Amino acid sequence: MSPDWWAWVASRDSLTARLIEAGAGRTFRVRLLDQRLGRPRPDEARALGLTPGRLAWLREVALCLEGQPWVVARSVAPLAQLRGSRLDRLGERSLGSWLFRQPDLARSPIEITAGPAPFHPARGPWGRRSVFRHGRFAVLVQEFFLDAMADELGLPSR
Ligand SMILES: C=C(O[C@@H]1C=C(C(=O)O)C=C[C@H]1O)C(=O)O
Repeated sequence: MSPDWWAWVASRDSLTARLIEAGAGRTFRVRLLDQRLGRPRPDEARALGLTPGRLAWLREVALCLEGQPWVVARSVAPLAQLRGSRLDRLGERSLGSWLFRQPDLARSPIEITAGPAPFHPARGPWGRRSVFRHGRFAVLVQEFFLDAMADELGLPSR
């Protein structure tokens, strides 16, 4: 991986904040693509230590600059710990802006893939995922960086 992409893929602070900064005045928007209760994929259940087949809170968004998706993200939260977190009221506000306000937030090591997003047709160089925990609440956040972001920021292809 190029050092330029490593700086994005390995970053452990808020991607929302980084995108806004890199956007340098471009309008940032979280476009909500899907939000519902559903069954996580087997690899998602495994990453969260969830019993396969259990329902979870699923959210898919595109993180857009000037209306163009730079990152697509899918988040999965087990239902058991969801009560009280009010995630269903997030709408088009960034999950990251809520998460990073939690004082006891812990983040797992970041796993990286060169494979495509399994939930979205847009193509890009890298994907990553990690689990955020605060108290008993857990959410798996999977983010795929898109070619449009590389083009706009003059990043190498990988
Ligand atoms: C975890 C973050 O939140 C981002 C915002 C998301 C959302 O609103 O659903 C999802 C994943 C992230 O790309 C972050 O900003 O780092």
